[in-house]
Amino acid sequence: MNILCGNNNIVLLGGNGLLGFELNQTLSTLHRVFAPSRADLNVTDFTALIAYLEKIRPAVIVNAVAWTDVELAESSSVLAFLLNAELPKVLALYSARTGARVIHFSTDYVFSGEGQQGWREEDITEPATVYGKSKRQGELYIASYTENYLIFRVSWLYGWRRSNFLLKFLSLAALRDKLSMVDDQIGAPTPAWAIAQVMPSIINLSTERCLHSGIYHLATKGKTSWYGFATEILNHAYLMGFLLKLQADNLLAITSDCYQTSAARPKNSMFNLAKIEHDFNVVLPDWKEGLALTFQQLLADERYKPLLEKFVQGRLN
Ligand SMILES: NC(=O)C1=CN([C@@H]2O[C@H](COP(=O)(O)OP(=O)(O)OC[C@H]3O[C@@H](n4cnc5c(N)ncnc54)[C@H](OP(=O)(O)O)[C@@H]3O)[C@@H](O)[C@H]2O)C=CC1
Ligand SMILES: Cc1cn([C@H]2C[C@H](O)[C@@H](COP(=O)(O)OP(=O)(O)O[C@H]3O[C@@H](C)C(=O)[C@@H](O)[C@H]3O)O2)c(=O)[nH]c1=O
Repeated sequence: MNILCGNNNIVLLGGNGLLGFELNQTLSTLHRVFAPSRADLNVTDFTALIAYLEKIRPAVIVNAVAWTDVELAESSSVLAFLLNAELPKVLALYSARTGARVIHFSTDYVFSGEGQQGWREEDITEPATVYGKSKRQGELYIASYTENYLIFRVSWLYGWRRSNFLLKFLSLAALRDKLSMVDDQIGAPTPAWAIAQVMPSIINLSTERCLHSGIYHLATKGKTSWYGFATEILNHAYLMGFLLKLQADNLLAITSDCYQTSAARPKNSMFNLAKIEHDFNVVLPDWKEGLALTFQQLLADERYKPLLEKFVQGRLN
């Protein structure tokens, strides 16, 4: 179905990333998706990027490129800002010139993490890390340079590809018989596939309802800590027969000050989801259900068979 006024072309940047890969699957069902790999197009070569966009003339640019290594960003701020702020700026300027819509992703790490309430879109941002600051700058550039954008702040993404908490934790649990996990940072772990699943209808609806621009919070329902998330991952892993050194009793809940990091993560990463529910009628599952479905995918999806075999044979390192 072509809902983009005759031009069905979408350029997806970062199509091999954790989220981008899933977006490529769902968007390709409705649109003609051009997803250049890094080898095809280094997006920090802005001249090459613009030339690529001029060639495809997309109705929509979906930007899933980012610098996502929160720790390393502290010592690589130039690169983090290049990808997370300057790239969105270039895309926004292109959008203003051509009318292409920019769909961009941001993060819970733009907030200070204070308080107990779910963050609303209009709440004051106060990022504490280079990653969070660079992502906020990207949001600001987009909002100031184009009138045709949607920014989705998502949180605690995970999946069976790339570097993310689910795979990181399982690899550690396979190797170590004792682990400490912070229990005072609260958020909503969100499978990348769940974000990708709702994007086609959001893009369609935003066009139909002329919802041209805005920031939206998008995550699973409910809340937990990293410790709570890890505990639930362990439950599923045991049920599926993963060979792990870590026994549940030896997963220890700790406070953030006992876990030294270069970048201080927010304590409260909860989103208020009322705006996206109202404007797009979008509700993601509860985080526990999202995790259960993700484990089911591991069993059901042929592509993950080698990974599943590694888990049950304890070859995770
Ligand atoms: N991961 C998370 O927990 C969260 C992520 N987000 C946001 O969601 C979005 C997607 O993140 P996520 O999927 O985790 O990101 P990933 O780190 O998994 O993927 C980033 C993508 O960017 C590509 N990329 C990086 N540099 C370049 C370059 N110079 N030229 C071309 N491509 C490049 C990578 O290419 P290659 O495949 O070649 O490496 C990769 O495909 C980001 O905006 C992020 O800030 C928000 C909250 C949580
Ligand atoms: C691996 C590990 C982490 N932790 C803590 C450190 C940190 O506070 C928390 C999460 O750790 P990670 O480094 O995996 O997560 P982190 O990279 O900070 O995850 C973030 O990524 C960026 C891209 C986002 O936008 C965020 O929404 C969020 O998903 O868990 C432990 O306490 N014990 C452990 O063994």
